[in-house]
Amino acid sequence: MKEFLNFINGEYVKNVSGKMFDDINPVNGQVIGKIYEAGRPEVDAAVAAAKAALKGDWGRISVVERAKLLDAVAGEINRRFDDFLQAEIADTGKPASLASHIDIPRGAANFQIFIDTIKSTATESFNMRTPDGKTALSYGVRVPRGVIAVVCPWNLPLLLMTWKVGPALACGNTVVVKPSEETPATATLLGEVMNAVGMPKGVYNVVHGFGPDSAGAFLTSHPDVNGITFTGETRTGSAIMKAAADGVRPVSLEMGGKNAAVVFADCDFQVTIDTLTRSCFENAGQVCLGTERVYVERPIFEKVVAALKERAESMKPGLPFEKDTKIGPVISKEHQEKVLGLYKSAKDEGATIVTGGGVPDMPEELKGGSWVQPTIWTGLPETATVVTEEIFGPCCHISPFDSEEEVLGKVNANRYGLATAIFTQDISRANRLAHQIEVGLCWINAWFLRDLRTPFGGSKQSGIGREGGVHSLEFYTELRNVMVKF
Ligand SMILES: NC(=O)c1ccc[n+]([C@@H]2O[C@H](COP(=O)([O-])OP(=O)(O)OC[C@H]3O[C@@H](n4cnc5c(N)ncnc54)[C@H](O)[C@@H]3O)[C@@H](O)[C@H]2O)c1
Ligand SMILES: O=S(=O)(O)c1ccc(CO)cc1
Repeated sequence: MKEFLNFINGEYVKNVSGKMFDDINPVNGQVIGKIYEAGRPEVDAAVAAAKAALKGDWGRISVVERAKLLDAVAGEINRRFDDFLQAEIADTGKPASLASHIDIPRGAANFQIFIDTIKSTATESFNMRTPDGKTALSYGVRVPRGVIAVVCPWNLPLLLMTWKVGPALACGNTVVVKPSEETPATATLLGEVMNAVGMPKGVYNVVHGFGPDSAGAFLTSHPDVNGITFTGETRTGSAIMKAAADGVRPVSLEMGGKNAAVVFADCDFQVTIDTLTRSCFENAGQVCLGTERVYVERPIFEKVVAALKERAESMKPGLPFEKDTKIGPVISKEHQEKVLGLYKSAKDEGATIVTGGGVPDMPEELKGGSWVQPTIWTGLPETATVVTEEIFGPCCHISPFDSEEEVLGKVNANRYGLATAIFTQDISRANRLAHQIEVGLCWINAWFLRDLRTPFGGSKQSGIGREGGVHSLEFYTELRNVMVKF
């Protein structure tokens, strides 16, 4: 049985309380590890180590030396690719084909991309005449914020954690990471990588545990934390924002969504169906950018429903390393219950169940896993629970529309505003809509296509702030103005 320890000041440590909790494999429900929960003493030690590291070697090295270390981190993740893959898959049950193409390579890339950003981003400068006829030059310098708390979810554990740790370290900060209690493995393993490349002690720290009354709350309310970056549910983000208000710490929040896709009759049908199959069902629907509402122009409504039904039914659930596995379980029994509860509410509210709606029939040895069927509904009003609430499962509701104005109103009538995908050959119309849809990210004839130099984040209750490229520098540094008179 594996043991997951906290990683503090370059060392793996247990805890003073002796409290441990289980790491469960969602494929079969078996306990695969024990996690040492960090209490206040461990969180205090991690924050103190991170604070001290700012004053040590890490705080003194040049950007070029920092970049070399981050490049080495990326290299070491790639060298230990299989270890990261096994760790991520054991925690999440996701297909190896998916994790080896997205989660692990992006885990490494997140350390490299921000090296370029930090090296190539200039600060402004201005010249002016002073009243006594001399000259004054003002220029900006970016300084690290300090100790950054990084609070992470379970859906893309390594990818989403490094998406924040990469830029935070590139900017010269130190971090204390609180991975999801469901997925402790890759954040823990990254500690070994940091030591292997010679990262100074205390720069990267990990504390395990839950949210309220546990490591998450202790960390986000810690007075020596200088900024908090969070990905997860909107309700949690709201609690973290309250904690951050004490001490007036800045927050960057990436939160929930109820993303729509808009399909016009003139779309490239094959591209649309291929893309919707991914956006609705990939990672068992547990992608914050995933589509849960599909609006289809009436002339092709039936055709889209039939094609997507066929694709949903071809998504074979199974073991992560089996070649024909197309979908894994959802993360936990608790999440399975939530998703199945929402499947039931769709039925109770009068949905037509096009496909799915329950638990797939799995072989005996996998019956203890948290499996759910890819599911499609039609026929619900816009007020139905599964049309308004985030499910975070492999499912979507499909409804017809007759005009651009109508579909725009429906897409925007939601408290979330993370992402939308529009499918049409009419690029003018697509752009017109993209400018009016209230989201942080809008794809046209694509989904989850990312250029990491671009801003990522949500509108409305999906988030506060943007990360990616120079936008990450806005959060992870403070801009200081220096004025010199001569
Ligand atoms: N917008 C995005 O980029 C994005 C990306 C991925 C996931 N998500 C969202 O994440 C959710 C799924 O992830 P989840 O279930 O892990 O989210 P969650 O909010 O339950 O947990 C996220 C993290 O917050 C911690 N936490 C919980 N309560 C806390 C508290 N009071 N104080 C401090 N920390 C606390 C958890 O332990 C975990 O590490 C979905 O809503 C999804 O949309 C958003
Ligand atoms: O910007 S990305 O790092 O690519 C990214 C991908 C997915 C999500 C949501 O699950 C967040 C950020």
